[in-house]
Amino acid sequence: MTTFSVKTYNNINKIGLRELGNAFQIDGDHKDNPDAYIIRSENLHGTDFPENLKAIARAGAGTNNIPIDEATAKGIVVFNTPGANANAVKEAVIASTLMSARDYIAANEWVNGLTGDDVPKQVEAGKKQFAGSEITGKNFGVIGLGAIGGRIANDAYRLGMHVYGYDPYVSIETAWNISSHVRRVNDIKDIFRNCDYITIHVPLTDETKATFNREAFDLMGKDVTIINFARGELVDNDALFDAIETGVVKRYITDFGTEDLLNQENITVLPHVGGSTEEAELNCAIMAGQTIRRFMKTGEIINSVNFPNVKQDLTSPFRITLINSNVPNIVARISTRVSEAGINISNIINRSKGDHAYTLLDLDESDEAKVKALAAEFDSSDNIVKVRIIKKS
Ligand SMILES: NC(=O)c1ccc[n+]([C@@H]2O[C@H](COP(=O)([O-])OP(=O)(O)OC[C@H]3O[C@@H](n4cnc5c(N)ncnc54)[C@H](O)[C@@H]3O)[C@@H](O)[C@H]2O)c1
Ligand SMILES: O=C(O)[C@H](O)COP(=O)(O)O
Repeated sequence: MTTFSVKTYNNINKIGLRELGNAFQIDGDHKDNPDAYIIRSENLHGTDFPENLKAIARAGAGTNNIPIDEATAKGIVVFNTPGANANAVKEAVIASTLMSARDYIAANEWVNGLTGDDVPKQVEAGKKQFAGSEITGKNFGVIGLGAIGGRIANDAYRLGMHVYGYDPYVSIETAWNISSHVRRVNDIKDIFRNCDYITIHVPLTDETKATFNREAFDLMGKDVTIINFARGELVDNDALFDAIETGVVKRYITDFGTEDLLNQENITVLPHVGGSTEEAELNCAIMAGQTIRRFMKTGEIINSVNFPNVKQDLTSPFRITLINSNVPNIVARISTRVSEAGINISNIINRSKGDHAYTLLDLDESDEAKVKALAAEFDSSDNIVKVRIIKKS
């Protein structure tokens, strides 16, 4: 049986990893030069990719910890696990919304500091400082209506809030699941101007970095709660501190701690635990395991962030997979080479994404030596980045 090697980083759920099956060795002898990585938040920027690496599965949503362009140029397919931890983050955000309304953390700290036989009396005398507000009827803004934001928007509406959503790139599939009661706005400024609570669920990109900047805070009213379980860099912290000082922001709740945010009265920092539930960690590991297994055994790509989805049943004795530059006429050149090798193509599929493309080339040929010679020829050709041979099992 072919054995593939996988190196894991961070705490990947072991039960989920069973999805890889028997043909995979996990963190074994080849872990320094594996076929695939399964990772969570490990920062791969500034690290070298091992020669043999073909795939990286991010057991989670955000892939900003992976140098995607570098991986693409080297023909390494990067996957994530869309939606696998979305419910966990949704619950964390709903809890944060309620905690901001009632400030239970400060209330609990205050009660714990009381002493003496008359604690009940002190409680009744002092509780007025912790009178909160209710979320029902308040305006709630969701920036990013994907797997997480869409779920939150629906549940905030069910909790009686007036929900505004902003996402210029929302997929049709996701949009179908969003309640018609969520008011979609085309200008993010409408979220800043109207909402008492604003939560953000977008990937960190050059476009989204510092979404919460001075201009954004200047548009807000008073006592706004900002919830950030997406990435720390989406908020300009200096602008945030000024917005807290002037009463624009009542509370900032974030999953991403930096030293300047710690131990501040109006800021609650959590240790990046939005997706850290038993259920979400299992879901992510299962999906990552299934994705890597499928890619290594069949060459099919599902849920990649840098290559297109490509599915095709393997019915021929051999398949060659090619990662190639997206240049004109390449499919014709590939087909010509195959026919020059005297091999018949039983199926070919080529899909592109940006500067690169992926080809599955199924061959009506049982002679392994002939297939290997053809693959070697592709390997030394211009515009072909990575070549693999897959034998039908
Ligand atoms: N705290 C945690 O543990 C945790 C867990 C999961 C995800 N995350 C973070 O949350 C992010 C979102 O996760 P998701 O699962 O919802 O991803 P997703 O891909 O399902 O949704 C992201 C949404 O953001 C939208 N978007 C992109 N650019 C935008 C922009 N400029 N303005 C508005 N919307 C924009 C997209 O159209 C998409 O609908 C991840 O990228 C990750 O950084 C954090
Ligand atoms: O993008 C994600 O999925 C989250 O930030 C979760 O990160 P983690 O896997 O390190 O908990």
